Amino acid sequence: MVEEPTDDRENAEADEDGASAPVPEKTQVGGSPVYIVERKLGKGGFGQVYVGRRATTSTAKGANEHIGPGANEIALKFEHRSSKGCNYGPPYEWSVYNSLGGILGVPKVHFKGRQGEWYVMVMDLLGPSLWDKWNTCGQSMSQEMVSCIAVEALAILENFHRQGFVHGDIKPENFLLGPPGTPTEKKLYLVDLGLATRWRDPVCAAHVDYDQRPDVFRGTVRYASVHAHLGRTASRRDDLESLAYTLLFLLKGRLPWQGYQGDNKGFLVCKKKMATCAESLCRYSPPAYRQFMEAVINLKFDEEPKYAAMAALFEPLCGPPGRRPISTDGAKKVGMKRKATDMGNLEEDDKGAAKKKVRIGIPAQQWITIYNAHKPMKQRYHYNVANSRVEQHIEKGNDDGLFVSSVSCAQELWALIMDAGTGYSAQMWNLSTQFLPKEWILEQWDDGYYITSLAGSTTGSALVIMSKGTPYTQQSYKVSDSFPFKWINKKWKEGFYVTSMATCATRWAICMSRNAGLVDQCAELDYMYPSEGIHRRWDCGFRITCCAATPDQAAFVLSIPRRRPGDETQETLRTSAFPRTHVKEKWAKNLYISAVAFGRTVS
Ligand SMILES: Nc1ncnc2c1ncn2[C@@H]1O[C@H](COP(=O)(O)OP(=O)(O)OP(=O)(O)O)[C@@H](O)[C@H]1O
Repeated sequence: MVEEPTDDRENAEADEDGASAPVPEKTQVGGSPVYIVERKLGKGGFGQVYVGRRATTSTAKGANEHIGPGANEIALKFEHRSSKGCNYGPPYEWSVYNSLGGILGVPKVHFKGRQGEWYVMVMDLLGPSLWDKWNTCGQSMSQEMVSCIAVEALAILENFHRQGFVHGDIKPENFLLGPPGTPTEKKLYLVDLGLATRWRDPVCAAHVDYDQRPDVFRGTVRYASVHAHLGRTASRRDDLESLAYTLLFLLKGRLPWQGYQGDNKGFLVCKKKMATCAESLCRYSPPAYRQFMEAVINLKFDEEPKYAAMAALFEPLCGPPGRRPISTDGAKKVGMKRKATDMGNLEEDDKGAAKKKVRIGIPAQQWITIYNAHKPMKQRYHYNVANSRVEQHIEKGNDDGLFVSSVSCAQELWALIMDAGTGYSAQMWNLSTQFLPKEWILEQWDDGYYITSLAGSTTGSALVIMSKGTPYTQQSYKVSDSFPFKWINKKWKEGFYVTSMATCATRWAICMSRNAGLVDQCAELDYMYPSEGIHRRWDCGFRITCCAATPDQAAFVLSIPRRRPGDETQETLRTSAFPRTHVKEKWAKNLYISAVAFGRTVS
């Protein structure tokens, strides 16, 4: 059976016109010789690649070489000028090749230019991809060969990253070997630089800033890193995670997240990646694969990977030098010292401070409570509250001068936080079997009340709190099957900010308000507690203002208030039971619950 290469690359739809227009029969661009366009080598989301043969066979020096500008056979990459990648002129990939073409493992581009409707790039002709090799070898690859690929690919990526770029689409189809029957037939190359981005500023050499935009996905679903699925800014760790999946695919012939279809394929694949521990992913393979996988998923956003130590894991599995199925000479050139002692570094915990992140494969739900510094105030909490008891607690609180400041739900029982610090003058609440009770909300809006807290139960009921005395001037809410980042982003542009959110089983309800007293806002979404993202946001002055979680994902909205409080202390707690004793300890330190949620925090 011949399997089609992965066709699930996003952000790379073939353009209708470009895909159907025939490429020219001959081409000559940017001072190149004339080439006759021969057989098609491949087609991707952006371009089509053909063999080009010199129209007049050269006898000049270098003509018999299979690589270099004088070669008789070269590869021609055509991109139609109406294709998505050419909206602003020549393909973006050209600029990346300008910086990287010819470095270790990256083919050299010899000429480029526009011919009629086509942008044409003339580059070294290479041979089959690793995907082709895997497919023609009975959809399998020897462990020796995969280990050589690991060693060489790590050298290529180290060098690639050294130039300040992340590749962004590491997969078997993008690693090519040299042409069969030539001296480079065992040499590994990395192609397709169309999704490459900079991880380092070319001028000041600073690492790019961290961000997460959960609606942005670039890459190939099967091999993408979890961070890429979640729309985090690409950094070196993402290429290495994709390399780990590439190696395991070649070795095992299958990855556990293959076969998902439909609109939420990306979500399901990412969920499965998070739920698959390195142990089970690498079962029956040499320990090097599990060690590599674990090292990779523990990399921080701006951490420099220990390429040499990673390669050293695979080196003993490559077979004797000189008889290796894939050349590992590149690795030598990059100057990797493959000392066994290097391996210890991988195990080392980052200065002992950060705890190792392990995908244990067992999802767990927890209480998430957020505490803010506040001058001493009365705060009260109720948890395990059945529907019939909600009224009693709220009324008693109101009588004592308290209003509801946050609500949540776990196992069909509500949690209510009430305090004297809300600034509200009146409050209404509604317990409904609708998620959310639209008619009731509309009526309260008419009376000048705004939504201030929301919670949903797994069976579909909602607890909505609406208050008077808020600064809000307008509100809008959305209920959605997935975290509606696109909608949030649109509303941000209209001056709305997220002011409350809730989940009901796997559905989300987000409420956004105008005049929320904030100057900036961002969101962190993950299949577990996104500690790294939250810490990075805290460092930039953001504080968590809302949180909600489903059994799959946790979302945090972080904001910068217009008027900064004197004490910006914020702490978060995750506990399997409602943190009743912890809350009292926090109160003693003048820290009060500002948000509460129950849901997925561990995977
Ligand atoms: N220099 C080359 N020599 C031989 N074959 C090549 C060369 N460059 C690309 N190919 C073949 O053409 C295919 C498509 O090329 P490439 O990945 O660069 O195009 P793309 O349109 O950017 O694809 P994608 O959608 O994967 O990004 C490759 O998978 C490979 O099989």
